[in-house]
Amino acid sequence: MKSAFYDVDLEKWCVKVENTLSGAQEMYLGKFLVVASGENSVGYIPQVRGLDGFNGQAIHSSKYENGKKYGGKNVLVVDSGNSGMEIAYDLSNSGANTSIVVRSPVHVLSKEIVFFGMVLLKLLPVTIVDKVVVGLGKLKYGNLSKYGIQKPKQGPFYLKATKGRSPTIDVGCIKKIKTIEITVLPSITSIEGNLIRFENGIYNWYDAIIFATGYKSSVLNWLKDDNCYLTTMECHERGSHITGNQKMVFTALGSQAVGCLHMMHIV
Ligand SMILES: NC(=O)C1=CN([C@@H]2O[C@H](COP(=O)(O)OP(=O)(O)OC[C@H]3O[C@@H](n4cnc5c(N)ncnc54)[C@H](OP(=O)(O)O)[C@@H]3O)[C@@H](O)[C@H]2O)C=CC1
Ligand SMILES: O=C(O)C(=O)Cc1c[nH]c2ccccc12
Repeated sequence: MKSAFYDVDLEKWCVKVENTLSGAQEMYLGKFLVVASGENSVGYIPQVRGLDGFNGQAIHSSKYENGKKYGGKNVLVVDSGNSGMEIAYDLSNSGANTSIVVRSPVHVLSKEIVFFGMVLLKLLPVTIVDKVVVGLGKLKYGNLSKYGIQKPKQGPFYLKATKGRSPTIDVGCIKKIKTIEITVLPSITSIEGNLIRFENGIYNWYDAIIFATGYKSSVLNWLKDDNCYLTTMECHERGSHITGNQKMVFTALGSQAVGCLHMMHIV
């Protein structure tokens, strides 16, 4: 499938495809379009001032294989989601001199605490479960703010349910942060050659940057939305959603309209 768009005059969806056997371009028209291909995403690397001129290796976390080639190197991991914390831990175990950017508040929990929280969720409301798991997290890890890791105001399960944001499930990175084997840094302000500057004024020399900065939906790469049916929609909660013009119904399994679009049709 190459692209899909809604033709307002025909009142039909037009789907352009390429026949992979013959190579011919074909067009299909239909009143309804159901997307059942799952949602594909592409690795997201933010635009950082000077990144183009970085003299080392800069890759997205999805391209990271293991820490072997980073032994003895200065490596910066951006940021503190699950990919970032796991990769930082792996790099440090491989002998890399590892730093991690932590830009926003993040809940840090163990997999046992998350499991316990999931069991509790069957019995108790999310507000109570969040209080219990945050308390258990504090017992296990202590106050991490002195290490540069702040806690979000809202609870971990509330954030997971409403924003799709996962708590970071610690695999050993926190212990290394506490023993200063891994250095925590705030956001990058600029890159000059191999020198990276941070918001707190600190600057260091790095051989490599691993951007564990998440993924962006690739839906809009093929879904042509010239009429902005999608992009003008407000983010909505899980479930069906009818747009203002009553022409399009979204059944989004995720919590963000465009980012987590799974199925839609014209009514
Ligand atoms: N073991 C497991 O269960 C694992 C699960 N996963 C899951 O896979 C999914 C994807 O995870 P992941 O790849 O970590 O991506 P995430 O989207 O979860 O995390 C991306 C991180 O990058 C930060 N970020 C985004 N943009 C920037 C920027 N411009 N500058 C600095 N930081 C930025 C985000 O912070 P901010 O909040 O500030 O935007 C966030 O901390 C998640 O659901 C995760 O939980 C991943 C790995 C292992
Ligand atoms: O896949 C993810 O996003 C995870 O980090 C694991 C996960 C799935 N569902 C959850 C609910 C609460 C905390 C973590 C997870």
